[in-house]
Amino acid sequence: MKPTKIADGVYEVGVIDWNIRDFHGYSTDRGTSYNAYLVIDEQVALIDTVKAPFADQLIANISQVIDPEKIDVVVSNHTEMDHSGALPRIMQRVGEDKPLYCSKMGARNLASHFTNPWNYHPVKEGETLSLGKRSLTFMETRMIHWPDSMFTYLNEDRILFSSDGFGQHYAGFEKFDDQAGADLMEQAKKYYANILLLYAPRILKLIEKVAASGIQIDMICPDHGVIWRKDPGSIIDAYLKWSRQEPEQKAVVVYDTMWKSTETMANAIAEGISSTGVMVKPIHIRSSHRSDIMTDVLDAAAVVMGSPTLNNQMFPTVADVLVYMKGLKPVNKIGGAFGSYGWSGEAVKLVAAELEAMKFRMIEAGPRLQYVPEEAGIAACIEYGKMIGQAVKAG
Ligand SMILES: Cc1cc2nc3c(=O)[nH]c(=O)nc-3n(C[C@H](O)[C@H](O)[C@H](O)COP(=O)(O)O)c2cc1C
Repeated sequence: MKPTKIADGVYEVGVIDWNIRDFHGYSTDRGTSYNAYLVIDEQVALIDTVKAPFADQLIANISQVIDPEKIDVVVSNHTEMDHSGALPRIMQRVGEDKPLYCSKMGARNLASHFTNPWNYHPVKEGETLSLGKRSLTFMETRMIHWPDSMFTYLNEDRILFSSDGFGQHYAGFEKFDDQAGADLMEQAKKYYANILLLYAPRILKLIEKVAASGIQIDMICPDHGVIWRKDPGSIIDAYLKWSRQEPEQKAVVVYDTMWKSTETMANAIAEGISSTGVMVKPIHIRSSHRSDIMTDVLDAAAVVMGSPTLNNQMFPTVADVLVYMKGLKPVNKIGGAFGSYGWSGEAVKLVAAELEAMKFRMIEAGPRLQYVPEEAGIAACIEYGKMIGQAVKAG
Protein backbone atom coordinates (compact mmCIF):
# COMPACT_ATOMS: atom_id res chain seq x y z
CA MET A 1 0.00 0.00 0.00
CA LYS A 2 1.14 3.52 -0.73
CA PRO A 3 2.48 5.25 2.38
CA THR A 4 0.48 8.26 3.53
CA LYS A 5 2.35 11.52 4.03
CA ILE A 6 0.98 13.06 7.20
CA ALA A 7 3.41 15.98 7.55
CA ASP A 8 6.69 17.02 5.94
CA GLY A 9 8.97 14.01 6.34
CA VAL A 10 6.42 12.06 8.38
CA TYR A 11 4.70 9.04 6.83
CA GLU A 12 2.24 6.38 7.89
CA VAL A 13 3.67 3.13 6.51
CA GLY A 14 1.50 0.50 8.23
CA VAL A 15 -0.88 -2.08 6.81
CA ILE A 16 -4.60 -2.78 6.63
CA ASP A 17 -6.03 -6.06 7.89
CA TRP A 18 -9.31 -6.03 6.01
CA ASN A 19 -10.49 -9.49 6.93
CA ILE A 20 -9.87 -9.85 10.64
CA ARG A 21 -13.16 -10.35 12.46
CA ASP A 22 -11.95 -11.75 15.78
CA PHE A 23 -9.18 -9.78 17.43
CA HIS A 24 -8.28 -11.68 20.60
CA GLY A 25 -12.00 -12.15 21.23
CA TYR A 26 -13.08 -8.63 20.21
CA SER A 27 -15.33 -8.59 17.14
CA THR A 28 -13.64 -6.37 14.58
CA ASP A 29 -16.58 -5.99 12.24
CA ARG A 30 -14.75 -3.32 10.20
CA GLY A 31 -11.36 -5.05 10.16
CA THR A 32 -8.43 -3.05 11.49
CA SER A 33 -5.10 -1.51 10.61
CA TYR A 34 -1.68 -1.78 12.22
CA ASN A 35 -0.14 1.65 11.84
CA ALA A 36 3.57 2.36 11.80
CA TYR A 37 5.20 5.75 11.32
CA LEU A 38 8.38 6.92 9.70
CA VAL A 39 10.01 10.22 10.68
CA ILE A 40 12.71 11.34 8.26
CA ASP A 41 15.29 13.79 9.52
CA GLU A 42 19.10 13.70 9.79
CA GLN A 43 18.32 10.50 11.63
CA VAL A 44 15.41 8.33 10.52
CA ALA A 45 13.06 6.83 13.08
CA LEU A 46 10.47 4.09 12.67
CA ILE A 47 7.74 4.20 15.30
CA ASP A 48 6.08 0.82 15.91
CA THR A 49 5.71 -2.09 13.55
CA VAL A 50 2.87 -4.43 12.58
CA LYS A 51 1.57 -7.96 13.14
CA ALA A 52 4.09 -10.63 12.06
CA PRO A 53 2.31 -11.88 8.89
CA PHE A 54 2.35 -8.32 7.51
CA ALA A 55 6.10 -7.76 7.98
CA ASP A 56 6.89 -7.96 4.26
CA GLN A 57 4.15 -5.46 3.47
CA LEU A 58 5.56 -3.08 6.06
CA ILE A 59 9.04 -3.38 4.55
CA ALA A 60 7.60 -2.79 1.06
CA ASN A 61 5.76 0.31 2.31
CA ILE A 62 8.86 1.71 4.02
CA SER A 63 10.88 1.03 0.87
CA GLN A 64 8.61 3.34 -1.11
CA VAL A 65 9.84 6.18 1.10
CA ILE A 66 13.36 5.19 2.07
CA ASP A 67 15.70 2.22 2.05
CA PRO A 68 14.91 0.40 5.35
CA GLU A 69 18.63 0.13 6.04
CA LYS A 70 18.68 3.94 6.41
CA ILE A 71 16.47 3.72 9.51
CA ASP A 72 18.65 4.72 12.48
CA VAL A 73 16.27 4.22 15.37
CA VAL A 74 13.29 1.96 15.99
CA VAL A 75 10.74 2.93 18.64
CA SER A 76 8.43 0.37 20.23
CA ASN A 77 5.59 2.13 22.05
CA HIS A 78 3.90 -1.15 22.98
CA THR A 79 4.99 -4.79 23.15
CA GLU A 80 1.69 -6.40 22.15
CA MET A 81 2.30 -8.52 19.07
CA ASP A 82 0.03 -6.62 16.70
CA HIS A 83 2.67 -3.87 16.94
CA SER A 84 5.83 -5.84 17.65
CA GLY A 85 5.31 -9.06 15.68
CA ALA A 86 7.24 -7.69 12.69
CA LEU A 87 10.21 -6.54 14.82
CA PRO A 88 12.42 -9.56 14.08
CA ARG A 89 12.09 -9.02 10.31
CA ILE A 90 12.43 -5.25 10.67
CA MET A 91 15.51 -5.37 12.89
CA GLN A 92 17.07 -7.87 10.48
CA ARG A 93 16.57 -5.37 7.64
CA VAL A 94 17.36 -2.22 9.58
CA GLY A 95 20.36 -3.69 11.37
CA GLU A 96 20.24 -5.75 14.57
CA ASP A 97 22.61 -3.34 16.35
CA LYS A 98 20.46 -0.24 15.78
CA PRO A 99 18.96 1.21 18.98
CA LEU A 100 15.49 0.01 19.90
CA TYR A 101 13.82 2.68 22.03
CA CYS A 102 11.10 1.53 24.42
CA SER A 103 10.00 1.96 28.03
CA LYS A 104 11.81 0.11 30.82
CA MET A 105 8.95 -2.36 30.98
CA GLY A 106 9.02 -2.50 27.20
CA ALA A 107 12.60 -3.78 27.25
CA ARG A 108 11.58 -6.46 29.73
CA ASN A 109 8.42 -7.43 27.91
CA LEU A 110 10.03 -7.47 24.47
CA ALA A 111 12.67 -9.80 25.87
CA SER A 112 9.83 -12.07 27.05
CA HIS A 113 8.47 -12.20 23.52
CA PHE A 114 11.63 -12.33 21.42
CA THR A 115 14.96 -13.95 22.19
CA ASN A 116 16.93 -11.66 19.83
CA PRO A 117 19.72 -9.75 21.62
CA TRP A 118 18.56 -6.34 20.42
CA ASN A 119 20.21 -3.07 21.39
CA TYR A 120 17.48 -1.96 23.81
CA HIS A 121 17.45 1.66 24.84
CA PRO A 122 14.97 1.90 27.74
CA VAL A 123 13.87 5.52 28.06
CA LYS A 124 13.13 7.63 31.11
CA GLU A 125 9.85 9.52 31.43
CA GLY A 126 10.21 12.73 29.41
CA GLU A 127 13.48 11.69 27.75
CA THR A 128 14.08 13.41 24.43
CA LEU A 129 15.88 12.05 21.41
CA SER A 130 17.12 14.48 18.79
CA LEU A 131 16.77 13.36 15.20
CA GLY A 132 18.48 16.49 13.86
CA LYS A 133 16.04 19.31 13.24
CA ARG A 134 13.34 17.54 15.16
CA SER A 135 13.10 15.57 18.35
CA LEU A 136 11.03 12.83 19.93
CA THR A 137 9.94 12.91 23.57
CA PHE A 138 8.82 9.72 25.29
CA MET A 139 5.93 9.67 27.75
CA GLU A 140 5.34 6.72 29.98
CA THR A 141 1.70 5.58 29.89
CA ARG A 142 2.03 2.49 32.04
CA MET A 143 -1.09 0.30 32.07
CA ILE A 144 -2.72 2.22 29.25
CA HIS A 145 -3.06 -0.54 28.46
CA TRP A 146 -0.02 -2.75 29.17
CA PRO A 147 2.83 -2.23 31.65
CA ASP A 148 5.14 -1.36 28.74
CA SER A 149 2.88 1.20 27.03
CA MET A 150 4.29 4.60 26.16
CA PHE A 151 3.49 7.49 23.82
CA THR A 152 6.03 9.27 21.59
CA TYR A 153 5.66 12.97 20.83
CA LEU A 154 7.24 14.69 17.84
CA ASN A 155 7.89 18.10 19.35
CA GLU A 156 8.32 20.37 16.35
CA ASP A 157 5.29 19.01 14.45
CA ARG A 158 3.18 18.60 17.59
CA ILE A 159 2.26 15.06 16.64
CA LEU A 160 1.43 12.48 19.29
CA PHE A 161 2.07 8.83 18.41
CA SER A 162 -0.35 7.35 20.89
CA SER A 163 0.06 3.61 20.47
CA ASP A 164 -3.29 1.98 21.37
CA GLY A 165 -4.68 5.17 22.93
CA PHE A 166 -7.33 6.91 20.78
CA GLY A 167 -7.32 3.97 18.34
CA GLN A 168 -10.18 2.27 16.57
CA HIS A 169 -10.44 -1.06 14.78
CA TYR A 170 -11.26 0.58 11.47
CA ALA A 171 -9.92 -0.65 8.14
CA GLY A 172 -10.07 1.80 5.28
CA PHE A 173 -8.13 3.74 2.69
CA GLU A 174 -9.37 6.82 4.54
CA LYS A 175 -6.47 7.63 6.82
CA PHE A 176 -7.79 10.73 8.61
CA ASP A 177 -10.75 11.58 10.83
CA ASP A 178 -12.08 14.04 8.24
CA GLN A 179 -12.19 11.29 5.62
CA ALA A 180 -13.64 8.47 7.69
CA GLY A 181 -17.23 7.24 7.68
CA ALA A 182 -19.92 8.20 10.12
CA ASP A 183 -19.23 5.22 12.39
CA LEU A 184 -15.71 6.37 13.31
CA MET A 185 -16.67 7.64 16.77
CA GLU A 186 -18.71 4.48 17.40
CA GLN A 187 -15.65 2.36 16.57
CA ALA A 188 -13.51 4.55 18.86
CA LYS A 189 -16.10 4.09 21.59
CA LYS A 190 -16.12 0.33 21.08
CA TYR A 191 -12.32 0.29 21.31
CA TYR A 192 -12.40 2.32 24.52
CA ALA A 193 -15.19 0.20 26.09
CA ASN A 194 -13.42 -3.07 25.41
CA ILE A 195 -9.73 -2.26 25.79
CA LEU A 196 -9.35 0.80 27.98
CA LEU A 197 -12.36 1.20 30.27
CA LEU A 198 -10.71 -0.54 33.21
CA TYR A 199 -7.92 2.02 33.10
CA ALA A 200 -10.31 5.00 33.13
CA PRO A 201 -8.81 6.60 36.29
CA ARG A 202 -5.30 6.46 34.80
CA ILE A 203 -6.54 7.90 31.51
CA LEU A 204 -8.11 10.86 33.32
CA LYS A 205 -4.84 11.49 35.16
CA LEU A 206 -2.82 11.24 31.96
CA ILE A 207 -5.04 13.71 30.11
CA GLU A 208 -4.84 16.10 33.07
CA LYS A 209 -1.05 15.72 33.16
CA VAL A 210 -0.68 16.41 29.44
CA ALA A 211 -3.04 19.42 29.65
CA ALA A 212 -1.08 20.81 32.63
CA SER A 213 2.23 20.40 30.78
CA GLY A 214 1.01 22.78 28.08
CA ILE A 215 1.92 20.36 25.29
CA GLN A 216 0.04 21.25 22.12
CA ILE A 217 -1.31 18.39 20.07
CA ASP A 218 -2.06 19.09 16.42
CA MET A 219 -2.40 15.48 15.39
CA ILE A 220 -2.92 12.16 17.17
CA CYS A 221 -1.56 9.12 15.38
CA PRO A 222 -2.76 5.88 16.97
CA ASP A 223 -1.57 2.39 16.04
CA HIS A 224 -5.05 1.32 14.87
CA GLY A 225 -7.45 3.10 12.56
CA VAL A 226 -7.48 6.70 11.45
CA ILE A 227 -5.33 9.66 12.43
CA TRP A 228 -7.04 12.50 14.29
CA ARG A 229 -5.88 15.58 12.39
CA LYS A 230 -8.99 17.70 11.87
CA ASP A 231 -10.24 17.58 15.39
CA PRO A 232 -7.93 15.78 17.84
CA GLY A 233 -9.86 17.57 20.60
CA SER A 234 -12.98 15.55 19.74
CA ILE A 235 -11.41 12.23 20.68
CA ILE A 236 -9.75 13.72 23.79
CA ASP A 237 -13.14 15.06 24.90
CA ALA A 238 -14.74 11.68 24.20
CA TYR A 239 -12.03 9.97 26.30
CA LEU A 240 -12.71 12.41 29.14
CA LYS A 241 -16.44 11.67 28.98
CA TRP A 242 -16.00 7.89 28.78
CA SER A 243 -13.36 7.88 31.51
CA ARG A 244 -15.62 9.83 33.84
CA GLN A 245 -18.25 7.19 33.10
CA GLU A 246 -21.02 9.73 33.01
CA PRO A 247 -24.09 7.69 32.09
CA GLU A 248 -26.66 8.77 29.53
CA GLN A 249 -30.40 8.40 30.08
CA LYS A 250 -30.19 4.95 28.61
CA ALA A 251 -30.71 1.35 29.78
CA VAL A 252 -29.75 -2.01 28.36
CA VAL A 253 -31.64 -5.23 29.01
CA VAL A 254 -29.16 -8.00 28.32
CA TYR A 255 -30.47 -11.57 28.39
CA ASP A 256 -30.33 -15.09 27.06
CA THR A 257 -33.14 -17.56 26.77
CA MET A 258 -33.78 -21.20 25.84
CA TRP A 259 -37.55 -21.23 25.26
CA LYS A 260 -38.20 -17.47 25.08
CA SER A 261 -39.75 -16.96 28.51
CA THR A 262 -36.84 -14.78 29.67
CA GLU A 263 -37.05 -12.99 26.32
CA THR A 264 -40.74 -12.22 26.89
CA MET A 265 -39.75 -10.82 30.29
CA ALA A 266 -36.89 -8.79 28.77
CA ASN A 267 -39.21 -7.20 26.24
CA ALA A 268 -41.78 -6.35 28.92
CA ILE A 269 -39.09 -4.80 31.15
CA ALA A 270 -37.82 -2.80 28.17
CA GLU A 271 -41.38 -1.64 27.48
CA GLY A 272 -41.68 -0.46 31.08
CA ILE A 273 -38.36 1.40 30.93
CA SER A 274 -39.29 3.01 27.62
CA SER A 275 -42.63 4.18 29.00
CA THR A 276 -40.70 6.44 31.41
CA GLY A 277 -38.97 8.18 28.48
CA VAL A 278 -35.62 6.49 29.02
CA MET A 279 -33.97 5.06 25.94
CA VAL A 280 -33.66 1.28 26.16
CA LYS A 281 -32.15 -1.51 24.12
CA PRO A 282 -33.00 -5.19 24.70
CA ILE A 283 -29.97 -7.27 23.73
CA HIS A 284 -30.17 -11.03 23.16
CA ILE A 285 -26.70 -12.27 24.04
CA ARG A 286 -26.41 -14.93 21.36
CA SER A 287 -27.41 -12.44 18.67
CA SER A 288 -24.74 -9.93 19.73
CA HIS A 289 -21.04 -10.05 20.38
CA ARG A 290 -19.88 -9.40 23.93
CA SER A 291 -17.71 -6.53 22.66
CA ASP A 292 -20.78 -4.83 21.16
CA ILE A 293 -22.73 -5.42 24.37
CA MET A 294 -19.91 -3.74 26.29
CA THR A 295 -20.04 -0.74 23.94
CA ASP A 296 -23.69 -0.27 24.87
CA VAL A 297 -22.96 -0.81 28.56
CA LEU A 298 -20.29 1.95 28.54
CA ASP A 299 -22.71 4.88 28.64
CA ALA A 300 -25.84 3.11 29.93
CA ALA A 301 -27.19 4.24 33.29
CA ALA A 302 -28.85 0.87 33.93
CA VAL A 303 -27.80 -2.67 33.10
CA VAL A 304 -30.56 -5.22 33.58
CA MET A 305 -29.51 -8.83 33.10
CA GLY A 306 -31.86 -11.76 32.47
CA SER A 307 -31.14 -15.47 32.65
CA PRO A 308 -33.14 -18.67 32.75
CA THR A 309 -32.00 -21.29 35.24
CA LEU A 310 -30.09 -24.14 33.66
CA ASN A 311 -28.90 -27.02 35.85
CA ASN A 312 -29.14 -24.85 38.96
CA GLN A 313 -26.94 -22.17 37.39
CA MET A 314 -27.32 -19.04 35.34
CA PHE A 315 -27.17 -19.62 31.59
CA PRO A 316 -23.48 -19.94 30.54
CA THR A 317 -23.56 -17.07 28.03
CA VAL A 318 -24.87 -14.75 30.76
CA ALA A 319 -21.90 -15.78 32.91
CA ASP A 320 -19.62 -15.01 29.96
CA VAL A 321 -20.95 -11.45 29.65
CA LEU A 322 -20.81 -10.92 33.42
CA VAL A 323 -17.19 -12.08 33.68
CA TYR A 324 -16.20 -9.93 30.71
CA MET A 325 -18.03 -6.88 32.07
CA LYS A 326 -16.61 -7.32 35.58
CA GLY A 327 -13.05 -7.25 34.21
CA LEU A 328 -13.68 -3.95 32.44
CA LYS A 329 -14.88 -2.31 35.69
CA PRO A 330 -17.87 -0.22 34.64
CA VAL A 331 -19.07 2.10 37.44
CA ASN A 332 -22.03 4.40 38.15
CA LYS A 333 -24.60 1.82 37.06
CA ILE A 334 -28.03 0.84 38.26
CA GLY A 335 -28.38 -2.95 38.17
CA GLY A 336 -31.27 -5.35 37.79
CA ALA A 337 -31.71 -9.10 37.42
CA PHE A 338 -34.60 -11.23 36.23
CA GLY A 339 -35.37 -14.58 34.62
CA SER A 340 -37.62 -17.54 34.11
CA TYR A 341 -37.11 -20.90 35.83
CA GLY A 342 -38.73 -24.30 36.18
CA TRP A 343 -38.30 -25.67 39.69
CA SER A 344 -35.31 -24.40 41.64
CA GLY A 345 -34.68 -20.99 39.98
CA GLU A 346 -31.18 -20.05 41.19
CA ALA A 347 -30.20 -17.88 38.19
CA VAL A 348 -31.69 -14.52 39.23
CA LYS A 349 -29.99 -14.57 42.65
CA LEU A 350 -26.69 -15.59 41.08
CA VAL A 351 -26.86 -12.82 38.46
CA ALA A 352 -27.84 -10.24 41.10
CA ALA A 353 -24.88 -11.29 43.27
CA GLU A 354 -22.49 -10.69 40.36
CA LEU A 355 -23.94 -7.24 39.67
CA GLU A 356 -23.73 -6.39 43.38
CA ALA A 357 -20.09 -7.50 43.38
CA MET A 358 -19.54 -4.91 40.63
CA LYS A 359 -21.10 -2.32 42.99
CA PHE A 360 -24.08 -1.68 40.74
CA ARG A 361 -26.94 -0.03 42.63
CA MET A 362 -29.55 -2.79 42.60
CA ILE A 363 -33.23 -2.01 42.15
CA GLU A 364 -35.28 -4.37 44.34
CA ALA A 365 -35.45 -8.10 43.64
CA GLY A 366 -36.14 -8.47 39.93
CA PRO A 367 -38.96 -10.66 38.60
CA ARG A 368 -38.44 -14.41 38.73
CA LEU A 369 -41.23 -16.23 36.92
CA GLN A 370 -41.94 -19.95 36.73
CA TYR A 371 -41.95 -21.31 33.19
CA VAL A 372 -43.97 -19.28 30.66
CA PRO A 373 -44.93 -15.78 31.84
CA GLU A 374 -48.65 -15.13 32.20
CA GLU A 375 -50.41 -11.78 32.11
CA ALA A 376 -49.71 -10.96 35.75
CA GLY A 377 -46.03 -11.84 35.35
CA ILE A 378 -45.72 -9.67 32.25
CA ALA A 379 -47.39 -6.81 34.11
CA ALA A 380 -44.88 -7.28 36.96
CA CYS A 381 -42.04 -7.03 34.43
CA ILE A 382 -43.48 -3.82 32.97
CA GLU A 383 -43.71 -2.39 36.51
CA TYR A 384 -40.13 -3.43 37.23
CA GLY A 385 -39.06 -1.70 34.01
CA LYS A 386 -40.87 1.47 35.09
CA MET A 387 -39.04 1.38 38.43
CA ILE A 388 -35.72 1.13 36.63
CA GLY A 389 -36.65 3.91 34.22
CA GLN A 390 -37.59 6.16 37.12
CA ALA A 391 -34.35 5.36 38.93
CA VAL A 392 -32.40 6.30 35.78
CA LYS A 393 -34.28 9.58 35.52
CA ALA A 394 -33.72 10.32 39.19
CA GLY A 395 -29.99 9.82 38.54
C1 LIG B 1 -31.65 -28.58 30.17
C2 LIG B 1 -32.48 -27.78 31.11
C3 LIG B 1 -32.12 -27.69 32.43
C4 LIG B 1 -32.88 -26.94 33.31
N1 LIG B 1 -32.48 -26.84 34.61
C5 LIG B 1 -33.22 -26.14 35.48
C6 LIG B 1 -32.85 -26.05 36.83
O1 LIG B 1 -31.86 -26.60 37.27
N2 LIG B 1 -33.63 -25.34 37.66
C7 LIG B 1 -34.74 -24.69 37.23
O2 LIG B 1 -35.39 -24.01 38.00
N3 LIG B 1 -35.13 -24.77 35.94
C8 LIG B 1 -34.40 -25.48 35.06
N4 LIG B 1 -34.80 -25.58 33.76
C9 LIG B 1 -36.09 -24.98 33.35
C10 LIG B 1 -35.94 -23.64 32.70
O3 LIG B 1 -35.33 -22.73 33.57
C11 LIG B 1 -37.34 -23.16 32.35
O4 LIG B 1 -37.84 -23.98 31.30
C12 LIG B 1 -37.41 -21.71 31.98
O5 LIG B 1 -38.75 -21.33 31.76
C13 LIG B 1 -36.62 -21.47 30.70
O6 LIG B 1 -36.66 -20.10 30.42
P1 LIG B 1 -36.36 -19.59 28.93
O7 LIG B 1 -37.60 -19.88 28.12
O8 LIG B 1 -36.08 -18.16 29.04
O9 LIG B 1 -35.22 -20.38 28.45
C14 LIG B 1 -34.04 -26.29 32.87
C15 LIG B 1 -34.37 -26.37 31.52
C16 LIG B 1 -33.60 -27.07 30.64
C17 LIG B 1 -34.00 -27.10 29.20
